[in-house]
Amino acid sequence: MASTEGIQAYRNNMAEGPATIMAIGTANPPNVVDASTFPDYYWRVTNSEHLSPEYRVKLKRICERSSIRKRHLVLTEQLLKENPTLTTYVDASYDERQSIVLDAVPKLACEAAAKAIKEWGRPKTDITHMVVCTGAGVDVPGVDYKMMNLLGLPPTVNRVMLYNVGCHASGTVLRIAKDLAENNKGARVLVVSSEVSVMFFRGPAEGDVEILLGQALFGDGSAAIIVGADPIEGVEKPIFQIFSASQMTLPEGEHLVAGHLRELGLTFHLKPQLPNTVSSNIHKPLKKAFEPLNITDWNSIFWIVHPGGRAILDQVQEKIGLEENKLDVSRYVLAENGNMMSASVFFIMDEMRKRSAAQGCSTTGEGHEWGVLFGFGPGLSIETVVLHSVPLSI
Ligand SMILES: CC(=O)CC(=O)SCCNC(=O)CCNC(=O)[C@H](O)C(C)(C)COP(=O)(O)OP(=O)(O)OC[C@H]1O[C@@H](n2cnc3c(N)ncnc32)[C@H](O)[C@@H]1OP(=O)(O)O
Repeated sequence: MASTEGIQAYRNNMAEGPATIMAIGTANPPNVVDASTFPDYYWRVTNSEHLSPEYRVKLKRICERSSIRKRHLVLTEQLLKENPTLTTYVDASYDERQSIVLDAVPKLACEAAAKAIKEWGRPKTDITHMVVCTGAGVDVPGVDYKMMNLLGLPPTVNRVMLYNVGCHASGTVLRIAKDLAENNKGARVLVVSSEVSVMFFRGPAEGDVEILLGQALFGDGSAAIIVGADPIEGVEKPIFQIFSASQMTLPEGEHLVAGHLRELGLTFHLKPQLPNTVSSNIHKPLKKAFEPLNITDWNSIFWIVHPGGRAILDQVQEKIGLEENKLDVSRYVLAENGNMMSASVFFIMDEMRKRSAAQGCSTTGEGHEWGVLFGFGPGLSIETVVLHSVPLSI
């Protein structure tokens, strides 16, 4: 018969403190595409010289207005030459895309994870859980399984794999990681987002502007973080604590952003009303998330906002009444990488803590105590994560 003490210990499995981010690692593919030369490059590799100059100029305008300087892409010109069906508008190309991403997504994910594990400072065998998300390459066993083997994680690691959630998956994986860390004493969760745009690179077709947006805005990147509660003093260094994490769905925005997986790859749909709908609706989750803290001055907190596009950041800044520099780090990550879907906010988090230290700020959150992380994606889904910064020794 099981002992009463044993049952009690099993029930008292909760950690004492909040889920804490203890390390961050990021990785991009080495191939870089410059926004200023992308229109010419894209027209050349997709053999689109027969299309109208006006249509090409539109892509140029989108690139210029995007405020993106460069992006890292798995798809090199050589890979596109080897897989010509990826460069047309409608050719069946799912198999070719799969064969590229099944290799690229776990590889990039492992590069980011190895950096996070190194910073964490504990043996990788101490990882108890994994939560992995990607929008590319549905397969079983999945990226989580491949990563477990590539990284040499113990076979006892508890894995969660999320495919095709959307750009807001960053908030989703943080929500899951928080619950795992706080409800399983001693848990150490490797959280990974690995995003590549291979599934939706396609050639243009006169009149289709959404496809131009998809080609101009998205970039590839992976990010990994380690989450756990009650950091071991002198070994594990807290970066941010996860105070709360919640999701809100805006059914009226369902038609504004979507992706459909077909034989030709992932077709992307982005409606012009998206920046306005996102920015007009974040007050509600923002107020709700900060009610327990009695915070209503949105300039008194730090901001990590999914950089879906320049217009989204502009309109969030304007509608919330944020000061000029509030979204600087989100804008910087957009400029240097494009929209890396769910990985973007982790890059912003990493950049923010590094800048905060370099600039002599008193906390990892630009000197502020509290901050918000917003993930946006299809649904329309809004993930709101309240972060607590950590003091930096000055
Ligand atoms: C929900 C999420 O956030 C999840 C995601 O990450 S999904 C990706 C979300 N991102 C977006 O939807 C992009 C948001 N849009 C932007 O950032 C900006 O509109 C942009 C960078 C694309 C262009 O900048 P801008 O200041 O609006 O420039 P603007 O000159 O008005 O637009 C350029 C052209 O693109 C067109 N355009 C912009 N958005 C469009 C859209 N969604 N559909 C069709 N056309 C569009 C404009 O009509 C304009 O066409 P003309 O040149 O013929 O006038």
